[in-house]
Amino acid sequence: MDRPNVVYLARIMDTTPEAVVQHAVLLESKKLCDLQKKVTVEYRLTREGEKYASEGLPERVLFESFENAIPMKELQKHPSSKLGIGWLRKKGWIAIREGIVEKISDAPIGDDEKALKDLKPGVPGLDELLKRKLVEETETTDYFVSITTEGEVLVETGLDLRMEAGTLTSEQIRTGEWENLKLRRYNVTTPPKRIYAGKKHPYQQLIDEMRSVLLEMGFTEMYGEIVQSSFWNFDALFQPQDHPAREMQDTFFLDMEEKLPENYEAVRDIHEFGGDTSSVGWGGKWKEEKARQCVLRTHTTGLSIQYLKDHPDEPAKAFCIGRVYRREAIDPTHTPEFEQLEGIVMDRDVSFRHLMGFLKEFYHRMGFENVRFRPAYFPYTEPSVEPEVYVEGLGWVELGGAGIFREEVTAPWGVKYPVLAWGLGVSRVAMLKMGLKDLRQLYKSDVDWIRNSPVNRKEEI
Ligand SMILES: N[C@@H](Cc1ccccc1)C(=O)O
Repeated sequence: MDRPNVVYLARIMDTTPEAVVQHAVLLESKKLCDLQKKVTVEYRLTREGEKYASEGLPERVLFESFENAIPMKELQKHPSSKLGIGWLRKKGWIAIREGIVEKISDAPIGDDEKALKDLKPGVPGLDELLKRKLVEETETTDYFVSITTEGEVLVETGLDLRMEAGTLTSEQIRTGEWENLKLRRYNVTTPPKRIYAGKKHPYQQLIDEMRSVLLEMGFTEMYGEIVQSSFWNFDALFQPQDHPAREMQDTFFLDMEEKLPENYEAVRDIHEFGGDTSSVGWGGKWKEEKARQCVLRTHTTGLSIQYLKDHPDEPAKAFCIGRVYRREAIDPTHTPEFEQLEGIVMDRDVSFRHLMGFLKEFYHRMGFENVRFRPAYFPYTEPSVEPEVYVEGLGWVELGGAGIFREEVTAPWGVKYPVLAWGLGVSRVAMLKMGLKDLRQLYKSDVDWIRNSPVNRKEEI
């Protein structure tokens, strides 16, 4: 036998295969033997797979249970209908018209069915069966050991067969016996097995870093519900009731209503004619029903105004990091759920310059050196800007909106001082900091990516 496997070696050496591999690795590092690893992948039917291998797939059984057409209600009584109907449709074997299931194919035997009967690595249809969990994959690893020429020479010239001591006992040290022992050398060049310790998700690490930057800058955190009335999400922010962002295609509306708060009339008056501010409002009639309608918050700015309503007098520095929802088609840079970092500063003499200062400082602390501002428009701020950061290779990247709350927004709640406000994209920052091309990476459970993402040392794990 030229290449015995470790199981055989373990048996004749009266030890375990693991111990044989361990010694073979040592011998290999001294070039005395060759160690070969062989991984075998095997496929096995699962219990469900075995059942179908003998009875046929549920869609096949179901297909054969009726002639050309059958009422859906009847078909649903069949024991295979639960799984079968979906597959019949997926495979294009049936059409359903007005409650009648009709055959539209002669249902040729598919690769999946062939593979079920004759399971071999690489056969077409195997992937399908794996996905349906009718087949499972098992991997076995075997090691083969063979002696090298150097090894043979050593055997011929005579081996020093004294036991090697891997650890010393206190007895051996005390009696001085250790001096006569053959000590096993450490091999410090063998890379150890990589251990993946538990850690926070990289995106959560970044969110926590942002949170601690803001806390360090003296902000307090504010919290709020994900479900908001249109009143707080839009109306209180002087967003007209016919604003395009309030359309069905942009916002997730819920079949729920919420009572309007005390003093909502002030907001109504502002919309209709400007109330007792210098504004002339949007004109037209402001509808209470529209304001009561609940939405999944489309931004976190609704929380800022509620915070101001609760704290109208004292100066404030508050922030919130939270998830928001918009009806976006999913692509590499858009998801219907994402995070925003909202912030407000209210104080006696704060101005636009302070706003730019706060944002610059925040981005500097997050590691972006170059920050600039472009003029923008939001119904609730004046002036309004969009902060941008410079990223090597990408250029200037827009990161959200900011401005000073308009009188129409603050007046109904008796807010006395100017309010600086911003809402920044968090996942955008994550993409830039982690060099991601696809935003979706942040939201899927890609264990390899999570394992290999570095731990953010600024944050405790
Ligand atoms: N709410 C705005 C951002 C913003 C917040 C506060 C002031 C100005 C702009 C958005 O979602 O894009």
